Amino acid sequence: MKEVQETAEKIRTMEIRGAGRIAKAAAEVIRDYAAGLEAASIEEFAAGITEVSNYLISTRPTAVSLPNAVKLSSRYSSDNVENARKEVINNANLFIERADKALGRIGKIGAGRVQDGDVIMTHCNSHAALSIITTAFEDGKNISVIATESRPRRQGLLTVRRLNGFGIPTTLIVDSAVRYYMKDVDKVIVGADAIAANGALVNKIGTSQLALAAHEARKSFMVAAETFKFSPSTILGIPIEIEERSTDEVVDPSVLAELPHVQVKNPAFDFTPSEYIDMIVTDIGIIPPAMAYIVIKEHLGWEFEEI
Ligand SMILES: O=P(O)(O)OC[C@H]1O[C@H](OP(=O)(O)O)[C@H](O)[C@@H]1O
Repeated sequence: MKEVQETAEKIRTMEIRGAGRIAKAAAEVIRDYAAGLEAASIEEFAAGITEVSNYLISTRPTAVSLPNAVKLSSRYSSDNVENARKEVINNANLFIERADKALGRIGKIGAGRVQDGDVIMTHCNSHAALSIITTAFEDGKNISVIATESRPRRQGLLTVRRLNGFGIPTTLIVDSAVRYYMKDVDKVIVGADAIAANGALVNKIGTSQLALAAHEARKSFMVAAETFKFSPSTILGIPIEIEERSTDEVVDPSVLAELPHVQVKNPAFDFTPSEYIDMIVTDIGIIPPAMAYIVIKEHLGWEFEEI
């Protein structure tokens, strides 16, 4: 349980972050927990797995990759403890392998849509979006990137560091400069924390302003998302919860203490409606947002089994 608590804490504090990374970390820790779980009966085994699953899921509410990873990893059908244990270990390993492969496939497929000479704008720090950008560059395309700072956690700095490592010409801008620079952009590529059944995107706060500015300037808006970022529960009418993080991330508490009439809000994500999205690059190919329902049904359809 100690390892589970440590991983959960790292996810909560964002030491482990990025929707895909969170999912992989959860799968790894469930696998290790199942491997060492002492259970005299299948009921005890089930209770342990359920407790750990719920605990991990509670760390961050928005990235659907987390509950999807937990669900895919912790499945078993046997009523024998040793066999159930093997099933969980195997399912978690399969998920991890699939997640790694997905990033490579998204990179390859998405890079096909990047043209030589493209200026690409990206937001926050998405491993999936970066996979497309770096693959296109390694394919020999002469591209450059405009990366937003992504307040308040400034994950844009991680992005520019990574792009710099590849030698990709990159410009760092503050979030409020997005519309000012959109005229210079050919396409926007962002990641996803969740995609709803109606094709709406949930991603880092500010993503919808990139989409709006891209729409206004008639620039293409591309989302890079593994199939495990699609949200099955949205089919059942359960909305995606937007994480509200500590106000300390926005303003120093000592400053706020002197301002009794001021409140601070810190939503970590926003919604981008599907009409602003040109395509979603997934590990099973490029799809229009209207196909989100099919992806959920064919790749993650357990909610239907449970009804
Ligand atoms: O899975 P990958 O593509 O890496 O990232 C997907 C998204 O996860 C991040 O969330 P946070 O920084 O963990 O809050 C960003 O919103 C990013 O676009």
